[in-house]
Amino acid sequence: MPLDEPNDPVEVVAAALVDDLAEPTRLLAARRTEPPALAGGWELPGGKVDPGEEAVEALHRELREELGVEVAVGDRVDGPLARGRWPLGTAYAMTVHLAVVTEGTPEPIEDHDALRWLTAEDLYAVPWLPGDLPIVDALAARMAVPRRFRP
Ligand SMILES: Nc1nc2c([nH]c(=O)n2[C@H]2C[C@H](O)[C@@H](COP(=O)(O)OP(=O)(O)OP(=O)(O)O)O2)c(=O)[nH]1
Repeated sequence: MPLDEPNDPVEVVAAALVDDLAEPTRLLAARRTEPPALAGGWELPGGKVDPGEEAVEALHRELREELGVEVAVGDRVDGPLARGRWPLGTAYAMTVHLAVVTEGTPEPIEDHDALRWLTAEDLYAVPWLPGDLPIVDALAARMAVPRRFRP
């Protein structure tokens, strides 16, 4: 049994939107506007999975609503909970998938007031929500350093 499984958590799904699924060099971070306790914190776009909805289906819906984009969904970025989910405090469990935009340009339409494409070098330049930091660490390990910076 995976450790730290919250009791009957709220299921959340989010996208690690990147420029390239195989060799990501940029990650999209979004600044929350709500609720006041989380406003100003940066996160991966996504949201709660509705009852009866599959996580990937919810991800497409959330990205359409929040950013106005269609995406292709890639690998799940596995966390320590069952089914690769990540704990967010004690009440939420979040599934994270890599994804790339296939239609549209991300805009902060709903729930966010700023977006930033972060490179490996400035991945920690924004104040991520605390629960996202271990996820960002896992993503940092996947992000290719541009060739000019390789030894
Ligand atoms: N989407 C998202 N939520 C996150 C992240 N990190 C984190 O702690 N959270 C928290 C914030 C919220 O308490 C919860 C997700 O709820 P949400 O507010 O995004 O869900 P939603 O879009 O469906 O919104 P609503 O039903 O409350 O209107 O998870 C993250 O990276 N992405």
